[in-house]
Amino acid sequence: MALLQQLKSQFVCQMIIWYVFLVSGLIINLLQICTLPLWLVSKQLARRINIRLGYCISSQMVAALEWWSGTECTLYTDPKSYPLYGNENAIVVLNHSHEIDFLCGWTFCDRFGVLGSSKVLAKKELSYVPVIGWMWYFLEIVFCKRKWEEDRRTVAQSLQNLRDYPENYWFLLFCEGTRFTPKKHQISMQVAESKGLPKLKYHLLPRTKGFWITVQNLRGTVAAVYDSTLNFRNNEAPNLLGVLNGRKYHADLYVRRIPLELIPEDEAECAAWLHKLYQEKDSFQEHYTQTGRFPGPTVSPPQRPWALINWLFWACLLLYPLGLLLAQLISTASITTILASVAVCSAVSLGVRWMIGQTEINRSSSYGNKEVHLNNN
Ligand SMILES: CC/C=C\C/C=C\C/C=C\C/C=C\C/C=C\C/C=C\CCC(=O)SCCNC(=O)CCNC(=O)[C@H](O)C(C)(C)COP(=O)(O)OP(=O)(O)OC[C@H]1O[C@@H](n2cnc3c(N)ncnc32)[C@H](O)[C@@H]1OP(=O)(O)O
Ligand SMILES: CCCCCCCC/C=C\CCCCCCCC(=O)OC[C@@H](O)COP(=O)(O)O
Repeated sequence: MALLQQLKSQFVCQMIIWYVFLVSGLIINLLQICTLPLWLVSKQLARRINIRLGYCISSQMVAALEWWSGTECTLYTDPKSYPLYGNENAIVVLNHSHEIDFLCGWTFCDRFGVLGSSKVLAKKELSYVPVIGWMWYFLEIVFCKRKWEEDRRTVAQSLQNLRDYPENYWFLLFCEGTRFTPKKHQISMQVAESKGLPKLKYHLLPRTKGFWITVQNLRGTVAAVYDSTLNFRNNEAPNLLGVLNGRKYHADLYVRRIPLELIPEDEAECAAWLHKLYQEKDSFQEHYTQTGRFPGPTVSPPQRPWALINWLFWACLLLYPLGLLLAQLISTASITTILASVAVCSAVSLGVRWMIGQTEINRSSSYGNKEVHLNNN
């Protein structure tokens, strides 16, 4: 077991995972571009094809979490709501304090059959990330600049486009708007105080505009809000490098299904509702800290084999040509080819490092980090 663990962290294993991910990802991005003319002829067919192409990319990361690192995911939820998961459109509200929270979200999406079609309100910067960001254009992910004056029109328009989406999806909202850091927490609690809102211990003060505009624009097509609170056992702070090194984590996700009709239509009332929701989420986190579990019964939604099958397919397809290329390079090794290979590998490693950096909290943006001028009225 220890030997296997050591093998997983070897450079060559990491290289293979990255090679398969990047090359298959770029091929899939290219195939997505090829679907562009189809959007003019049959938009719904183009969407269905892109859902499957997108699955081929995102499921590789799910495979890394589930099959490579062996991370376990436990769901705490009401058994009456369970059969509805994956069978209706929903808005998911999730806390944002872990580097792989999005990946655990994807794992649950996969288990409920909505991975290819799931959406998120994502910061614009992520659209430039090769493979994943480029894939997202074709999946109609909603991007925001986190500047309300600009976002209010573009976000509403992108949400309207989702109203006739042909397959069930979950729309993920990190209402905190940025990842939790002690400094951002301190500043957001100053804002809470100035607004007369109770302080939160485990969350940043939620930004309410994105939630309101999402509920307003998806009302009638989305059945519920899934209030989701994620935590990891043993106070672990998991990260992507840990996953790729084969480290096992245990995620606990507490989900409450709230019918959309219960959410107020008026903007101020909707904002107040969201603030109250975050106060409840804070109490669930307190419960978790005290007891090591969330309230209510647990269930482990079954793992599906498709993410692994997809990865094995791409690995078989791409490792053979890599072997041929390496053999050719070694046999015809000239100083120029060696230097060119070193240059290409260095550039790719820098790119990979930058991609991993996107998931790291210590490289988080400065959004929510600046002291704000507060009106105490
Ligand atoms: C059964 C299983 C269930 C669930 C499974 C779980 C999950 C799976 C689901 C789906 C998975 C799908 C995909 C996942 C894949 C990848 C995801 C990857 C990452 C993407 C994540 C991101 O990019 S997060 C960042 C972008 N998103 C957001 O920001 C969303 C939240 N933000 C908003 O809603 C904002 O309002 C906004 C972006 C729309 C606009 O922002 P802006 O800053 O311009 O305006 P604000 O209104 O927010 O700010 C002004 C008001 O805020 C007050 N203020 C000022 N400073 C602060 C502060 N520090 N904290 C809080 N509030 C502050 C200020 O006073 C203003 O107040 P007003 O009273 O005027 O409103
Ligand atoms: C087979 C597996 C191969 C694994 C290789 C995976 C490589 C993936 C590399 C990059 C993934 C890009 C998607 C990252 C999504 C990050 C989500 C995220 O957490 O964004 C932060 C955003 O909310 C808030 O940003 P700030 O805190 O304000 O800054």
